[in-house]
Amino acid sequence: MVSTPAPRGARAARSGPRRITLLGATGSIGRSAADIVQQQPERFVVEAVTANGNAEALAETAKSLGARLAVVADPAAYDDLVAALAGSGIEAAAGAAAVVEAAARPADLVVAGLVGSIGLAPTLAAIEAGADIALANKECLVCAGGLFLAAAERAGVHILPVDSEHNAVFQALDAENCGAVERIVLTASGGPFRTWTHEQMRRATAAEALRHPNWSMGRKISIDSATLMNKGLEVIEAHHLFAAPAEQLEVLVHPQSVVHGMVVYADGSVVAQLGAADMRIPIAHCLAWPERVAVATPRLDLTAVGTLTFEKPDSDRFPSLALAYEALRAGDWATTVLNAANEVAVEAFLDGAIGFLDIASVVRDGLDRAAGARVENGATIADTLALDAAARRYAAEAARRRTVLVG
Ligand SMILES: NC(=O)C1=CN([C@@H]2O[C@H](COP(=O)(O)OP(=O)(O)OC[C@H]3O[C@@H](n4cnc5c(N)ncnc54)[C@H](OP(=O)(O)O)[C@@H]3O)[C@@H](O)[C@H]2O)C=CC1
Ligand SMILES: CC(=O)[C@@H](O)[C@H](O)COP(=O)(O)O
Ligand SMILES: [Mn+2]
Repeated sequence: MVSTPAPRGARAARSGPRRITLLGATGSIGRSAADIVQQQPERFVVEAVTANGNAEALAETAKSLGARLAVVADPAAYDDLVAALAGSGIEAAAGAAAVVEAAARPADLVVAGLVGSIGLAPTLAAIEAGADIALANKECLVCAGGLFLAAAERAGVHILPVDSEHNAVFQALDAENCGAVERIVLTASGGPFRTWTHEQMRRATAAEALRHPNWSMGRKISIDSATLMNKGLEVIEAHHLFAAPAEQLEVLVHPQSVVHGMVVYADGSVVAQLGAADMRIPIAHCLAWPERVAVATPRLDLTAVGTLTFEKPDSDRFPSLALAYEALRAGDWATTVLNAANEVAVEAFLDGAIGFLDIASVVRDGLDRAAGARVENGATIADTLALDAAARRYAAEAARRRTVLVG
């Protein structure tokens, strides 16, 4: 039976400001979260902010939010961070272990805004330290969904979905009638190549693939949107968040990105969440949940939008979505491999080493090779990360073979 990741009333009513940590504070999600926090200084206080190497931007964010601690994952950025924080009284640290320690500092809510399975260790540390998670970093669930949610249950914390489609479903899901849910529908914009031919996509450049029609996002998710792998990752994410089998999860292409997700009930009712294409809206929902907060975000003007359209995804031109359904049906090992291979393939495409259509081929090769090696579901996070590492090696080799073909 479908379920909600956080039943209403599960979090005590707010008493005093909520302590927040932002992982990936300099990224697209991190900046949107910082904007919401800044709009409600009496509601939120900031414990820690983290980034990779973007020391100056991180220091600015830390100062404007009044954070206690700022951490860069890249040790080479430490001196710049210390210099940029001079005189502020904000503590500085560097290194991957320091990011994990920052995530584990006492907080009510940690915004998981890292990109890729690299976010797994710090987000798990936050869970184990007892913080609720506002989860944008969907790769945590695609890489290790079962173990991740088991850790959350053990710690008694909530995973609040930031991803716009999942946040929409979270809002549309009636916790008392989960048994009457027939289907969950995630919408997809279709990405920048929705109307492109196969031949046009074969020659697509990174700059073209990064030009999302509706959302302003980081580079990795923008490429995932262009291949429709983003929607595939989101189907797996929804499977974990809402305990829904693949058969209950549907994707509809909706080029306007106004309806973000829908729940279809057994009586024929369809409950949808709509909003402007701005991540500050679902982030504000998660930060204030179970309350609602008044924030300055773009308002949806349906008369300006005029027409809402929906179409079936084209699995011939966009094979990545079908690959994700296949992995979901195959088991946890396969979604771990799918995610890792996709991360490698996207990076290779952004580096100009492989073509756009090669991304799905590299993921296909990674899944086939892992199946041939009879890999098993990870029983622990360490096993899962070992499988993630093996899949990265398979995918890197597959990408190198494609580079030779392309070059
Ligand atoms: N952007 C969006 O609108 C949406 C994003 N998501 C998901 O949210 C997550 C974040 O996406 P997005 O904000 O677009 O990504 P960005 O690339 O914009 O930001 C990534 C953040 O992570 C930091 N980072 C990168 N690598 C490391 C590392 N090795 N160690 C520590 N920190 C690191 C970056 O720091 P630095 O700046 O120093 O490089 C930056 O702060 C992804 O999983 C994405 O799929 C989901 C829905 C919508
Ligand atoms: C904003 C958000 O949640 C993204 O995941 C978005 O959905 C990407 O757009 P696509 O629908 O094109 O994948
Ligand atoms: Mn999304």
